[in-house]
Amino acid sequence: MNSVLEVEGITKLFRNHRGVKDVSFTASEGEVFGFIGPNGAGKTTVLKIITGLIRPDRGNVRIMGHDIAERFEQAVSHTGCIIETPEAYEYMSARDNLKLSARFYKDLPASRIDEVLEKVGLKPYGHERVRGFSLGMKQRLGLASALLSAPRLVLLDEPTNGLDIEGMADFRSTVRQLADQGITFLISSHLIHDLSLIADRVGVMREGHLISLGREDEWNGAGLSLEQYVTFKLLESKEGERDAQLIRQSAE
Ligand SMILES: Nc1ncnc2c1ncn2[C@@H]1O[C@H](COP(=O)(O)OP(=O)(O)OP(=O)(O)O)[C@@H](O)[C@H]1O
Repeated sequence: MNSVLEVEGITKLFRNHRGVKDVSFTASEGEVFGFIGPNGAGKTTVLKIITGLIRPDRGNVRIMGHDIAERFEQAVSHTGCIIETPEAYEYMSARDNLKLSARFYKDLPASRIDEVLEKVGLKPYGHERVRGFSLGMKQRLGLASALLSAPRLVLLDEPTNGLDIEGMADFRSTVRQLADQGITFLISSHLIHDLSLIADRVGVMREGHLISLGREDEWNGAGLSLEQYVTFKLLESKEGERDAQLIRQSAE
């Protein structure tokens, strides 16, 4: 399968020496890649580096083969994202909000607004003001906006936070349909159960390191829930670190 995203050894250390360290992974066409880990593990920083919001100290990111440091415009032209909660003008309709966002893109056909509304299941509500929308509908409007440029890769940071069970299920099914059409998703989330219902592969982050990359059949095949699998990987990594420390101490 074709790699849409290639992340190679990215490192970004902030002044407090926190950040992300030597993170590498790839994501293929139509794959839903979940990112999980405790608070401060580095998930958002990785997403921000991929969108070019943060420049890494080291490492490369390629989107559809374009290196973001060398061919930024080409790389980001294939990317859509919701990194913070998407803001929409509440007094305007969904359609007018999208028209406003569409001004950022060159040569976008007018028909694209209808297409993205259709893709996220908001077409019947396009003329309604956002003020009356549920949180789930607002989140889907954010996704519609991220889809305007027909991206091959969509990055979502905590997309189902605050949604009720129905809103989460609707959002997941929208993402799944889009992934089946070939769009690659990178989703950072705290909500392990929600992620387990959608991700094909999960990367576990801890203290800036990507400590594990697992495929859905790895935890399902072992009879584990994703929560058990992630807990196991986090414990394994902590124990490994403790063992390494003991070896270092005994060598001193
Ligand atoms: N602009 C910044 N300046 C200094 N430190 C930062 C900055 N951004 C992130 N960090 C630090 O880098 C680490 C990783 O943060 P990041 O936000 O990527 O984690 P996260 O896994 O997304 O956490 P959360 O799940 O809480 O959103 C944290 O320790 C954080 O304090």
